[in-house]
Amino acid sequence: MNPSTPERIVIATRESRLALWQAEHIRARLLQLYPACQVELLGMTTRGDRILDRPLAKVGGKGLFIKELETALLDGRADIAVHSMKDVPMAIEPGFVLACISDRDSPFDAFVSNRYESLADMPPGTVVGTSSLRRQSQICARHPYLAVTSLRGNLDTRLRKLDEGQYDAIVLAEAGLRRLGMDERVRAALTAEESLPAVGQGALGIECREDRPELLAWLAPLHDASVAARVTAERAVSRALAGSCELPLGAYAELDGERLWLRGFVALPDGSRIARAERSGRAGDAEAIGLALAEELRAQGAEEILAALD
Ligand SMILES: NCc1[nH]cc(CCC(=O)O)c1CC(=O)O
Repeated sequence: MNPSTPERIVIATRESRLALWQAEHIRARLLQLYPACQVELLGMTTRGDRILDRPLAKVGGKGLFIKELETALLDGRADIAVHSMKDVPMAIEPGFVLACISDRDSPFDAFVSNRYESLADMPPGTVVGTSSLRRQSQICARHPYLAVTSLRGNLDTRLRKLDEGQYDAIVLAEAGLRRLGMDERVRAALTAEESLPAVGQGALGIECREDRPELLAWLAPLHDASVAARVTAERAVSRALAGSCELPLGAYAELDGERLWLRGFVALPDGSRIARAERSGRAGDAEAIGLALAEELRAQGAEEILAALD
């Protein structure tokens, strides 16, 4: 037996079509690296998948989607969990690590409608559905005459609700639509100016137990240092400001060679107040740039906004 290549890796995954796509994607990449390895998926339902009738912010936020997966890693039923980085809490549970931050598809939000070409095209009073306070706050700020309402459920559910006419348009992550081959649904990708993306949106992360050094070594080739620098800066903003609960907060980093440019905002859900800031620096200082940006947001009034949200 050659200990330097894996024989079997089990991936714990949620069972939504998007989660399964992401797990299959990592499975394919692992098979490319280790053709002799048996890579299996273990599908699981999480609390976040079961609670569909309330906004996520009200039921405990991001951790809801990963606790059951971590339990499977603890039990040894699975070796790794594949996550959308957007859904990974800012503090990883003790005993676990993000073994790598992998590919990033589109980080942007997408405008989807059967009736209108863009948000600007929508008449006053028409209804936009979105699942996040971040999207809601930005849409309300730019288009105060639209009716922005909550929209939960996996991608297929959200699109069905749109098609049934419960909403005139919806805004959701472009990456999810692209992964499921529904690019043609995207009427317009919203620019970072129109809708600053969520921390980590579009990027994949792989979690495992920290006491699995051989597994960490096997996963290392899937790490993408550029994506990781961007996501590290974005996550630092959220960690410095937010703690655990879901906030109307966005942070988005771009890389130009070694230069990292980070933008962020915190808002009230109705968009009536928004603190914005930007920072740039060396990619190697990603974490520090994120923390500095969070400080600047505080100086711009983020503190009062956060206090109002409590
Ligand atoms: N919150 C759910 C979720 N988690 C990851 C994605 C999309 C894919 C990604 O961001 O990687 C979505 C759907 C959405 O926000 O519309």
